[in-house]
Amino acid sequence: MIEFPKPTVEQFFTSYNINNFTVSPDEKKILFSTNMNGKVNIWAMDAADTYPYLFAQKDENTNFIKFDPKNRYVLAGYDHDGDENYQIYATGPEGGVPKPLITGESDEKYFFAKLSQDGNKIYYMTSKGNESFLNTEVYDIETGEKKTLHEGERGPTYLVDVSNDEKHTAHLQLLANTYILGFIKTSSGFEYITPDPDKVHTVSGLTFIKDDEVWFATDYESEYSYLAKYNLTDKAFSKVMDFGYESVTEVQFNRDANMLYVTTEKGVVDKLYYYDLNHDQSDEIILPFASIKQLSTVKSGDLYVLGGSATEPFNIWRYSHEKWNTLTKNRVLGVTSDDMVEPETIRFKSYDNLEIEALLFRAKDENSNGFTIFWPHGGPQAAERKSYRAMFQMFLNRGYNIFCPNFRGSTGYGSSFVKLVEQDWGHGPRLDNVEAIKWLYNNGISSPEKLFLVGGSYGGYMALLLHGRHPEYFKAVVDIFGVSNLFTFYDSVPDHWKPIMERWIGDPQKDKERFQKDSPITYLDTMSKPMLVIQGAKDPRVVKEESDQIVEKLRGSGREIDYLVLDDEGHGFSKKQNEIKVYKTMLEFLEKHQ
Ligand SMILES: CC(=O)N[C@@H](C)C(=O)N[C@@H](C)C(=O)N[C@@H](C)C(=O)O
Repeated sequence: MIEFPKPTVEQFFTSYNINNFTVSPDEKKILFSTNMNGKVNIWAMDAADTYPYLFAQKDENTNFIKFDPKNRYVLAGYDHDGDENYQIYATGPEGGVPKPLITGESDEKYFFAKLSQDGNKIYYMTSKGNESFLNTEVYDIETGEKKTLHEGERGPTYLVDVSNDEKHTAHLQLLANTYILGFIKTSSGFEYITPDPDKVHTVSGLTFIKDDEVWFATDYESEYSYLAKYNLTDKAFSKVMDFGYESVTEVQFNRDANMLYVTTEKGVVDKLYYYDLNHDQSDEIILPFASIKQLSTVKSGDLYVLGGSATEPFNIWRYSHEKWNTLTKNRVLGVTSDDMVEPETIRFKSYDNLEIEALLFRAKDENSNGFTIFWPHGGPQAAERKSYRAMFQMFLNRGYNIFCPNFRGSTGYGSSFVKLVEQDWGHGPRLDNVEAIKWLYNNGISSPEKLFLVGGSYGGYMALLLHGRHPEYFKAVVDIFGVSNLFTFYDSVPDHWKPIMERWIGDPQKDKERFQKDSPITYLDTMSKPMLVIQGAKDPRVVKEESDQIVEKLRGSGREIDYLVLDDEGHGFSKKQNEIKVYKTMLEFLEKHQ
């Protein structure tokens, strides 16, 4: 019998990101954005033969793709090297080189919102003239004319839907990640859709079901987001349905089928439901994957979903006649999900008895090297979930266990839990991470000589803070674009985050002492372990200055710090060569410090 070698670590570099997709109005073509040829571009698959081909080339990240309902053009939003200044470009129906359509100065943002039913009007938000709160404009494709529809105020404001008769528009106004109001603009003014806009709550998934009625998800006076509606004629808000301990994250309406699709999150997994408006009836649609990145409904009633799980990269799936089929085959070279590691979900009690959920990936016995990577996730109002990370499966293949606690502030555990990180970035969440480390030690999974600390963004901040305050727990540390100084971070975030900052982290003057106490840079003297810092030069969220200052200061005091800067990346690594460079550098660093 021929014996084949075990998968190598390089094989784990061969899956690709599928970021988003769109389906043509006749459902004959699917376009998706992927780094399949090394850089992010739009690829197409024709339903008839499903062979993927390059559709639009710009070698840049996209934040959306959209077909004109009459198939005259395709729109996409591109940034430049990860700077997140997305602007709107168009290509013809057969693709090509995208042409600027709604664009401006390189530091301006143009976020796509919606197309009119006939595809003649493009609704979008722009930072031009209103950097912090954004303005909503509409572009007429026939005349090329632009008109301002709404000037955002108090917080960044996003148009999310337009009624069928185009008389009303629905908007979200972000005052914090946990305080998002929904309102409808009418000819006579605007109306909030929840009873008391002064109460802190969120609205999402806002969609017009009728010209005078919107349905949406909200956690108004509740721990978990539920499905609700607001009627403009009756001025009535009401709950339609709740999903127990699951929070509604997205609501999609299929006008042709008069059907709603609702996604919910519960801890580390997503769920999907339909709600039949004709019969007032709802049920779960069982998913063949654990997490949903994007959901689209089409005229035929079929569903298209970008779904993945811990052991399967994100793929586009179609749900038709109660059956799921995967349309793309994004997989790791020669590796099946059986060769990968499915995480265990564990729970432990934190220092104040709060229950924390965590994912534990145990390297297979035949691969295990006895070391564990401790991974605090980014966000922080996000969570580590059962979705594919090539980096995790690569480390597992090399023998590392990985432990990911969903510390206080994570999403998926109710509204109070997610608020616990607000104005407390460095105390409660840090102590949850400390308890998580103790859990690893107490359960014989790791020890200070066998534990590495790796985190990105807020996770990088937590890695730096834990390094400074608890260096005795770790062998070495990797910080990927982590916040090192709350004062400079506060000043350097994108303009449209500024209205959110006070509720999120606090005020640098009023909370000066806490900012000092919770800034990793305060603990330089105790950052004694070997450290690798990785940063994208164009990162607009955690700017390069955050990494530069900690590296400079530590090097200045004689510490040896490895520093990898990627000149053409932002808050993430989208280009294949860069991703491989990052993974290899991390692997070599951890191996050197075992
Ligand atoms: C709605 C929104 O964009 N809010 C931002 C303030 C936000 O929460 N951004 C996070 C997703 C984010 O990018 N956080 C960084 C620090 C990270 O940890 O990734």
